[in-house]
Amino acid sequence: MGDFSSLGLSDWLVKQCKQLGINKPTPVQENCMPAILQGRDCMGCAKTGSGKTAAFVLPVLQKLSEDPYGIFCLVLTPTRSLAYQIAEQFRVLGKPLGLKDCIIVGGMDMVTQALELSNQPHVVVATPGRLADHIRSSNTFSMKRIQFLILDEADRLLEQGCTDFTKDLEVILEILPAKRQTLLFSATLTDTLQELKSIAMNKPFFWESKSETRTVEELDQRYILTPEKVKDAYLVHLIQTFTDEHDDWSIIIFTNTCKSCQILTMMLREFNFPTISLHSMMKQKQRFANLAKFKASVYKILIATDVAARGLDIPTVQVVINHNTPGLPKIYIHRVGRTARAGRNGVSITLVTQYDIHLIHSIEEQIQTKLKEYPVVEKEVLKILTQVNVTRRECEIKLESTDFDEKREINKRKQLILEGKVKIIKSIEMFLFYESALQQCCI
Ligand SMILES: Nc1ncnc2c1ncn2[C@@H]1O[C@H](COP(=O)(O)OP(=O)(O)OP(=O)(O)O)[C@@H](O)[C@H]1O
Repeated sequence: MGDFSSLGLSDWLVKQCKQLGINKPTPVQENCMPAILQGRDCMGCAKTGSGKTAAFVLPVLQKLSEDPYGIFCLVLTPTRSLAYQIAEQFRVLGKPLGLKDCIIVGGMDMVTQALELSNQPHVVVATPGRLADHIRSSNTFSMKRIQFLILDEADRLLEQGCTDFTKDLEVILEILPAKRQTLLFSATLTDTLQELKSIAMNKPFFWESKSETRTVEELDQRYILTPEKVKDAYLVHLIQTFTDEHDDWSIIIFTNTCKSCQILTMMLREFNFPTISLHSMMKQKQRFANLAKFKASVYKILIATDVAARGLDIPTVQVVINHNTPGLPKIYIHRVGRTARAGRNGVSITLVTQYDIHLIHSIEEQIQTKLKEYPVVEKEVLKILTQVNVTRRECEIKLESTDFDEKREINKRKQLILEGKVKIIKSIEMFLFYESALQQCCI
């Protein structure tokens, strides 16, 4: 394996990498960076935690330092927290350049974002929905000269899941120059390869890590077979065991709905576990605050929906627990990839009910690895079963007495209104934008 200089990176960037403990390129970096530096489109498919972000951030910074202007690079990513994480990497590695970046995600003030965009930042990191909103409503910025378009978690951006980005992507692609470099990265590119190739038009350089398995060797992948009604008792038992055995541990627990996320958080708190949650019904500021507290180990347990399944890089996470078996192998790969990153060890434990066995089979087939049973002393679990189930029921009743379901309905209605009356809202926002810009001029 060569070093960063031999891949064509300038001394100042090699020095920046060293300061962050990035000394030797990972395979995805070693293979993709020279192609990107040569000006080629690139599609990189490598396992979770293998350094894909730096594989595109470093060449972009090098090219930007040769000819700095804004807006030079646009990065699209499916989740808001991921946008912040990527912008942070640009900021840290690009510090000597005085890099100006701008984050455009939903849930944050639209007027402030519009002002930032009009200030011509070098790099814009965005979620597609909010960026498309800005494009539809404003002509105060141009992306006609961008040199790089990057789709991180590219397969997610192109699939038609519960959040469908394809319409927003169309709006965005329309204002970008045809002559640009397009870079696509993910741990699971292969399912959407054809759609992706049509976005990266210039005979993209394609690199995929050659490995039989699709998850990293350092990850110990386990399962526990449990009846649905005993699931929570297993969860509490597992966490108690980890708490007893480790001092500096962090756990992410994935579950399938916002409500389940909320109930599990309340329940684990009743057992005095330092738990915090992350799901899409929370206000954006709350999501950031919770994530920051988890990263700083103020809370050791994060309960999340799949909004946290992709890309999040939190080195202290040693354990991932799947409270529900993911319906798709791809989701499993990203969820368990929140641990065992950058060569570290990690454990994943999936709670499997009698209804999920076929899902486990298709996961095993895709990742080419057999999950091993996680040993548990069943007697210990049964001892706490009644207490756990009663606590859960109490939490459910408590949640029902709040406006949680009502908020969910309001959120749904808000979404419908936004979709139907988007033009009116945009006009109001533009008015506010001009007013605020005028005020800034006067001060
Ligand atoms: N060459 C390197 N040497 C050591 N650590 C590195 C190197 N490159 C990146 N890292 C670190 O590895 C960690 C994981 O990198 P990154 O988040 O880019 O992974 P990823 O491949 O994008 O994963 P995912 O598919 O989950 O998004 C980060 O903390 C990053 O700083």
